[in-house]
Amino acid sequence: MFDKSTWIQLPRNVLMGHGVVDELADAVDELYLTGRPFLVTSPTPNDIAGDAVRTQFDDIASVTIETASFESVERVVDAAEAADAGYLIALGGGKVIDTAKMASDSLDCGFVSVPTAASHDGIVSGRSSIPEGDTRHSVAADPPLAVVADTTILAEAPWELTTAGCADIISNYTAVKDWQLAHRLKNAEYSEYAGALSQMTAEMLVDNAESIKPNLEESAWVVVKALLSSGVAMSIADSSRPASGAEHLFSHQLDRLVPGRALHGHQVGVGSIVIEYLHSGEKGEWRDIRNALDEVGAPTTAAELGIDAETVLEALTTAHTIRDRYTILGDGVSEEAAREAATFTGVI
Ligand SMILES: NC(=O)c1ccc[n+]([C@@H]2O[C@H](COP(=O)([O-])OP(=O)(O)OC[C@H]3O[C@@H](n4cnc5c(N)ncnc54)[C@H](O)[C@@H]3O)[C@@H](O)[C@H]2O)c1
Ligand SMILES: O=P(O)(O)OC[C@@H](O)CO
Ligand SMILES: [Zn+2]
Repeated sequence: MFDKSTWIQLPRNVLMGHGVVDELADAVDELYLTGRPFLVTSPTPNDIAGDAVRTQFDDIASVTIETASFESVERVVDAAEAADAGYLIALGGGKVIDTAKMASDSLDCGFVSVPTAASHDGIVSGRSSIPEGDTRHSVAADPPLAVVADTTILAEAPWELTTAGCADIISNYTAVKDWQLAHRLKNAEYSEYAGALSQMTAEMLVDNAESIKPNLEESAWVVVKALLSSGVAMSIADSSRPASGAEHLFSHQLDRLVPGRALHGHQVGVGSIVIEYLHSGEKGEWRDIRNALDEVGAPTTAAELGIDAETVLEALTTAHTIRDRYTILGDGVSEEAAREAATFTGVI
């Protein structure tokens, strides 16, 4: 008997391009939402586009947060309840979007994602990462009802944020390899569609790498399309598996060991070089990953991340413990193996 079923949650409206932040209210109108809009943002995104959002709504309330934490989620929930909010608008980087995503789950209301940086593929995903205890990885959450990604804003953001987004996408190569490995060895559920979409997204970004340059709106367009596509792959899989393998475990461990040292995308990119070496050895595609990162201007070494060699080795040798997700790290790599991989690839 056929008894499979799936529920894929995706945004209803995705607007991207030049000046689309000014169409935010139109995109919201299309969603037939009721109640008061409530803006969740952080100081810099608020300075950049807070007024552009506020002028479009008569009765908007807002809160500014500084970090992604359960305290921030609670603050948003309390403020939104006090303001009798009907829905949330998240304006900012990954931390703001993740906080609003988690808060909208608690409030049982929808939210709209307005990224100010093309720095991560959570802008559209049904995942939220809020650090809790030793946990750094994402958990399931409803995706945004709409995404409004203004390439004018994204192109003016610091270039490193865009290179972080590129690296988050390039890391899909090893994420998909890990997922396939877990499928073969541990019978982990694998989606051909989500795996193929994630891999193709990384390939298309790498094929366009030479056109990804600072201060070019076209570059923001290329990167944000890839981020959307990667987020959709996660929604199809109902898991972050298509975009998160051992390179993400490595990054989550770095977030515990040296919090705030480097951007998420940059960490997973460097992790991806080492993880590809562990997958396929000397002759594997780790040079292609390193070259792709290099071409878009993302870090390829621990030094460029501002992280010392010993911390990298600690993260590599302990990353397997942080989540029940089988990867090439298996039950853990030895320090010698980690050192060999990180040294051979020039990461340390
Ligand atoms: N939920 C998911 O599926 C998912 C996917 C990938 C990453 N993430 C999470 O997202 C976070 C990383 O996001 P991030 O790299 O955007 O970090 P972030 O949100 O901390 O933003 C980095 C900095 O950039 C600033 N910024 C944002 N837009 C700007 C602009 N236009 N101009 C100037 N400064 C600007 C922010 O204020 C912040 O200080 C991590 O916590 C990661 O775990 C989640
Ligand atoms: O589930 P995690 O490992 O947090 O991954 C989510 C996202 O960072 C994928 O790019
Ligand atoms: Zn990521």
